[in-house]
Amino acid sequence: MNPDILKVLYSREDIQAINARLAAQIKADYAGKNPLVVCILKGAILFMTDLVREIDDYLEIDFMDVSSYGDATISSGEVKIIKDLDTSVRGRDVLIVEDIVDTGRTLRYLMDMFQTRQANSIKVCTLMDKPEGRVVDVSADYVGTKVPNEFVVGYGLDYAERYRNLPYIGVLKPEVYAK
Ligand SMILES: O=P(O)(O)OC[C@H]1O[C@H](OP(=O)(O)OP(=O)(O)O)[C@H](O)[C@@H]1O
Ligand code: HPA
Repeated sequence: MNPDILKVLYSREDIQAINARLAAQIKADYAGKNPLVVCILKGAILFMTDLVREIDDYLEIDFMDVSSYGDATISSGEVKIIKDLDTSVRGRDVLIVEDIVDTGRTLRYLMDMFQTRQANSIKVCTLMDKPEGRVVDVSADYVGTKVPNEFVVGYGLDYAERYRNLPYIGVLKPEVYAK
């Protein structure tokens, strides 16, 4: 295990089981709909690619890169668009795929934007939900698992761009970011 990890919360196998459950729900709910699956970079990249591989139906994927944490463990409060979608969401059934909903600011920002852009429907699938972190009232339609109010990394999630490649999700040792 990476020495900066305090404890593993979800193993590779745990994550696989969560993804299979979420994919089955999404497949049933979007049958015949060709949804636009929007991966929120960078954190959701591993999750989204594993999730869509579990769904053998028509869907399209696009990517949006937004950032509000930079190299910190606390949200700056400002959501910045680094890369916008290539696809128009107008009239589309949009499924936002996130790795984690913490303060809820990123999700609120995206949902408001897709609403303004006249999506037909907007739903959210998040691998993790951290309800104790919430400062904005927002919730996901599909939730993989709830996590405690600790800083988690791995499987796409970073601290200062590190740890995204870990195949598991773990709590980062506080001394790593308190230095
Ligand atoms: O609910 P919130 O408090 O807004 O936090 C959730 C967002 O924070 C992280 O992104 P980040 O801004 O760190 O960018 P990254 O995905 O590129 O690491 C994460 O991937 C979510 O998109
Ligand atoms: O706990 C977290 N870990 C990594 N990135 C995050 N972005 C919001 N919360 C987190």
